[in-house]
Amino acid sequence: MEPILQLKDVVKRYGTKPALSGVSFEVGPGKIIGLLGSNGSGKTTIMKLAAGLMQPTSGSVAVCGLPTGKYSKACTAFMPDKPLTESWMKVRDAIAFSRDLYPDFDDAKARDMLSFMQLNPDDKTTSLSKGMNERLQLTLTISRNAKLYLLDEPIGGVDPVARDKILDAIVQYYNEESSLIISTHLVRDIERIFDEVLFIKEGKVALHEAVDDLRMKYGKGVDEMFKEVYAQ
Ligand SMILES: Nc1ncnc2c1ncn2[C@@H]1O[C@H](COP(=O)(O)OP(=O)(O)OP(=O)(O)O)[C@@H](O)[C@H]1O
Repeated sequence: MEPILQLKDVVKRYGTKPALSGVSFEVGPGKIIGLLGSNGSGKTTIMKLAAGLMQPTSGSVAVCGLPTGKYSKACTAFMPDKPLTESWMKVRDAIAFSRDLYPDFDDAKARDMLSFMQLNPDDKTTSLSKGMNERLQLTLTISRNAKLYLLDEPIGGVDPVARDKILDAIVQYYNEESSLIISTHLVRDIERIFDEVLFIKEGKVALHEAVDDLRMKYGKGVDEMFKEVYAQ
């Protein structure tokens, strides 16, 4: 089966500063991947490369078999770690903007998600709290019927009680034949939805395993394994 996302020997430098060195991995369809690592390890850089927002210094990045570019952007839904909405927008304007921009935007899904996320279409986006803004960005991203979903630190501002419900919504609403990559520091809170984990350490892949294999091979859960790898 063709991978949804494939990185081959990817090197990325910002000027002379190396961010990724020799990163290779594949993500198959129908998988939820936890992209984990300490500060500055290279997670956002991987997200931006996969989203086609920048190109690698060397190596290749492909989505659905094609190099990242116009086609891949059309089938990739990216939620960055900073809001994408403009200051004049109400929630309904942000929805309309995404609908106009993306042919795969699913209005019915957006309506369901808005109500699930307890977002009022008449609220100004500038009046939303950090957590409510994350709910809006998630709604905009997951309402697309994309092949690849990229969520960079999606629920850091959401209160712990709501986190579980929002995770359930992500799993319920994303397109199941596609792949979903979530970068996060909230390993313990989110690990239950991961099929696979990818640990990035100092710009390299330190571990890429199915969560079930992790338990079988090492007898450890994701959080425990994470602490072990990053303590070294
Ligand atoms: N625009 C940039 N210019 C120069 N260096 C950058 C730039 N963006 C990232 N870097 C550097 O690249 C490395 C990887 O950064 P990246 O943002 O990908 O890490 P991260 O794992 O997402 O970190 P965090 O968990 O803190 O968000 C870091 O050393 C960072 O300082």
